[in-house]
Amino acid sequence: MSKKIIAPSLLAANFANLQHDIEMVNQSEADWFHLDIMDGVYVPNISFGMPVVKAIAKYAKKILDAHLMIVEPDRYIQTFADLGVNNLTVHYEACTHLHRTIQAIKDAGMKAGVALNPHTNIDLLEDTISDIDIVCIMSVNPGFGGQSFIENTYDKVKDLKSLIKAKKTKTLIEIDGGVTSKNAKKLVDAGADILVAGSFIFKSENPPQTIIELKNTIS
Ligand SMILES: O=C(CO)[C@@H](O)[C@H](O)COP(=O)(O)O
Ligand SMILES: [Co+2]
Repeated sequence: MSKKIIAPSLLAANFANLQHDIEMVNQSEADWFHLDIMDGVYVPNISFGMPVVKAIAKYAKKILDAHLMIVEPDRYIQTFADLGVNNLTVHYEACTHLHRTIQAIKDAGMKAGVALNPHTNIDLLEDTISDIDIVCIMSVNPGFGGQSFIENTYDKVKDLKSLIKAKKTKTLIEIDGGVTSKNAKKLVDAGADILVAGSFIFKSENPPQTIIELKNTIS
């Protein structure tokens, strides 16, 4: 079985001492940094933008996995590449010309990710899955950390895994929202490769230990 990836979401970190939490992730067993960019239009919340991503990139020593919850993401693809982002995920629902957007992300030297809202069916990716590096299945409605996991996600992961197998692609499956040590194993068993976790890690008493707990649950 290939190595599973844990991606702590800095949305749940202490913004008044971000460097401390970045160093915690650097030193931990976690694999990636997950950065949630929200514009207050695509989702009803504003998180952080370019100056903060730049500051994070300066200290982070692991893969930067940026999740854009913004309208017209094409406008900022080159900017995120210049900031050192490795994986750039856009929302299916926010892209008028998804295929073009995916190509633009790859042309800028990043891995291309596509996120699906809970209401968006996996079948809609049938014509683009071969071009996508990462599909991010939202297991909550995007916009906020700390929400409850939507149980229907397991079936979506299985559907996506079947599509990936049928199309013989190497696309990775990422799950984002409400991930804990209670649902992690079931998600990996269903086919998930990457687990994003915000509140479960950063609101715990001992975040590095919680990361180890998550890793042990899925290995
Ligand atoms: O993209 C999002 C929310 O829109 C996520 O990345 C959250 O930040 C995950 O937080 P938790 O649900 O794990 O608290
Ligand atoms: Co996210």
